[in-house]
Amino acid sequence: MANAPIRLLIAASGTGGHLFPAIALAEQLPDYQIEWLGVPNRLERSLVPKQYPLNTIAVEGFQQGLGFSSLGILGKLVGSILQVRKLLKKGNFQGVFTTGGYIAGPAVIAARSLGLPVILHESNALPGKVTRFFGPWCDAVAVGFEVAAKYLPRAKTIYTNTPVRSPFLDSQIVPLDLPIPENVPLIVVFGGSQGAVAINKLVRSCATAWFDAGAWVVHLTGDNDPEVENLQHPQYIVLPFSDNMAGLLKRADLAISRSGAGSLTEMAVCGVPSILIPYPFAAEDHQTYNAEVFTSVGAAIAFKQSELSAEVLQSKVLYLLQSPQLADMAEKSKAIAVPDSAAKLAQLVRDLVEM
Ligand SMILES: CC(=O)N[C@H]1[C@@H](OP(=O)(O)OP(=O)(O)OC[C@H]2O[C@@H](n3ccc(=O)[nH]c3=O)[C@H](O)[C@@H]2O)O[C@H](CO)[C@@H](O)[C@@H]1O
Repeated sequence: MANAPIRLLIAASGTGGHLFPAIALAEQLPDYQIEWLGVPNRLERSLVPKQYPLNTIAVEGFQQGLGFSSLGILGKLVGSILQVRKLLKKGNFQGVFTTGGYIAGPAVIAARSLGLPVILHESNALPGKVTRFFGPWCDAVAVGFEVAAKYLPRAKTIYTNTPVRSPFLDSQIVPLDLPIPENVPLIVVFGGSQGAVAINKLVRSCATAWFDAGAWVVHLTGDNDPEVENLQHPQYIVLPFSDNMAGLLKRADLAISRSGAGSLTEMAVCGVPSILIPYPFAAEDHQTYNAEVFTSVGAAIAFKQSELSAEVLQSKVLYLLQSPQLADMAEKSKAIAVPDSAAKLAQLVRDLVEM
């Protein structure tokens, strides 16, 4: 009789940065039976059920200090641990994989209390608080950037880089359903999975000079920008979100972006040079740490949002478009990619769950 498939619970919730690496891992485990753990009202609701059964729990983060609302959250945490325990037992799961964030707390505690293996993947250069706290409880913490290990001295860390979804790894060009001529320079502007209104505003105020220099711009604005219609030009394509980031980044000559770990990893895999503007309000300024990994090897140029004017951005892009520095940055970006990250992470999961 053939062995029953391994059952794995993936706890990944919130934004693209937490969900896409987990989806990339799941793609590498086609022989596993995978179910998802998330919350009712985040991106997993629309992304996950197409492929995997989604189980939801109510869980939130603690704000500073312990007030009445924190006590309520603590109550929910205890409740969610019990829910996850029940799910793990009833579903006969053999292991848990998580990408950190609030969902990881109950998932790690519930799994450990049942003696199940837990693998956590942390994509940021400065690991999040949940990873720093729960990392030592996990059988392994896979890190997206080598530097992250130094913030996790008590965890069993292993460097795998961050997995990207399969279209990024296909050698074939993913066709772009956009009317962009073949030989024009393309700038892709995006602000993580949710868009960045501040970057949108800056780009709109300097893009005309880039069009005059022959460049085209694909601008992914997110859906919270009330001014998206303020710029219109034949060389300017504006979309709230793209489902074909692999196609776009493989075609891009330059990206202007936040420095979320997922975006950076994908830019490296596609060999895209970038201008990075870390999100200034990210927890513990972790996007600045991410950006440093890329600027320190010459793959990107970073600006603090508060110090970046439209004039500086405009002239930096014009300079790069006609400078050999752009090709050099592209090479350096490609050089730090780890295209087999998803396969490495999947092997780590197999080693620990099937032990
Ligand atoms: C504000 C904030 O705290 N953001 C965090 C969040 O980022 P967030 O989820 O915004 O960003 P990431 O840069 O990690 O990932 C963005 C993902 O969204 C995808 N995408 C984006 C735009 C689009 O139109 N289509 C599309 O598919 C990208 O291809 C990428 O896979 O989680 C990351 C991983 O923990 C962190 O590094 C980021 O700092």
